[in-house]
Amino acid sequence: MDALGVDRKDEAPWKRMSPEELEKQYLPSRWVVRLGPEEALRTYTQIGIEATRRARATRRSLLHVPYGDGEGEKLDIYFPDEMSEGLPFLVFFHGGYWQSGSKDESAFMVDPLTARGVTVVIVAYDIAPKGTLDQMVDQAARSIAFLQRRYPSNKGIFLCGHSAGAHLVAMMLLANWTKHGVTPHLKGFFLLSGVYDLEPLVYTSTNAPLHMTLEDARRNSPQLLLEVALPQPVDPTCPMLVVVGQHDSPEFHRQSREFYQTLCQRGWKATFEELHDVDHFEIIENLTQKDHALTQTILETIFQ
Ligand SMILES: Nc1ccccc1C(=O)C[C@H](N)C(=O)O
Repeated sequence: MDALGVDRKDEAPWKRMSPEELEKQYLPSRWVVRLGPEEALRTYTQIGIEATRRARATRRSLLHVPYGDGEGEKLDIYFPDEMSEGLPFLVFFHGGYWQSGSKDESAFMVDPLTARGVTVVIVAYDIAPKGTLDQMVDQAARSIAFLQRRYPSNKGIFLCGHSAGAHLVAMMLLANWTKHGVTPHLKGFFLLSGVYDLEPLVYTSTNAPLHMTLEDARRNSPQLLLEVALPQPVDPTCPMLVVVGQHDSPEFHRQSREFYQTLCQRGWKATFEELHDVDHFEIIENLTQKDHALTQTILETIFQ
C-alpha cells in the first residue's frame, strides 16, 4: 500500500523500462512520423501563433483578462459574432509539459468554434520554473470559477486540454468548488493526448524544471486520485472524451486508456477515441480546421 492507500502492484509497464526507453516514451516529438522532432515542435508553435494572430484579427475578444492577482493569471476570451452571454463556453488549457507554451500561441480552435456560436477562452497559467504543479492546478480551478462568476448565464462550460493541459482539465474533476465559492456549470470534458499518472515523469528529464517529488506527482495524478475518490460533484451524464493519436507513444496510449477506464468505473459517460494517422501535435493543430473530425465531434458534443 502506498500513501494514498492504493494497493499498486508493481505491474506498471514503465517500471520495467530502461531509463532511455522511459525517456523516449515521454517525449511525444520522438514519435512523430511525418517530421523530425525539432520540426514537429516548430510546426506546432507556428500553427498556434498563426491561429492566434488570426483569432485576434478577426474575432471580437477580451485579451489578458486577469482571473487572479498573479502576473501570469490572465485569460483571453474570443466571442462569436452573435452577442449573448447565454452561450456555451469552451475553455482551453495548452500543453508543453507545464514548462512551455502560452495562451498567446494556443488559440487553435477559436476560428471554427466561434463561427458556430461558442465563446472560446484560452487560459494562461504559471509554467515551471515559476509555477509548481499544485499552483497550476489551483490556477486552472480559479480561472474556471472566475468565468462562471463573470458569465453566470452561460449555457455550459466545456473544458478542453492538450497534453499537460489535459492533465490540468482532468484535475478539475477533483476540484473543491466550495473553496472557490462557486460551482461552475461544467458540461463536458475534452482530454486530448494527456498524461494522468505523473509518477513515471519523475524519472525523466521532463521533471528537471518541475522538481516534482514522488509525493507531488501522486498528489497531482488524477489517475490515482480518482481510483480512491468519493463520488464526484461533476454530473455523471457529463460527456467526457478521452482522445489519443495513433502516433502517440505506447505509454501515452496506456495512460489515456487507463484513465478512460477509470472514468467509466466511476460512473461517468466517457468515450475513448484513437485518431487514425494523427500524432501528438496534429491532434491539436487539426482543431484549426472546421471540417476535421475532432472539431466536428467537439461541436456535436457541445450542441447535442
Ligand atoms: N512543446 C510541447 C507542446 C505541447 C506538447 C508537448 C510539447 C513538448 O515539447 C513535449 C516534449 N518536450 C517533446 O519533445 O515531445
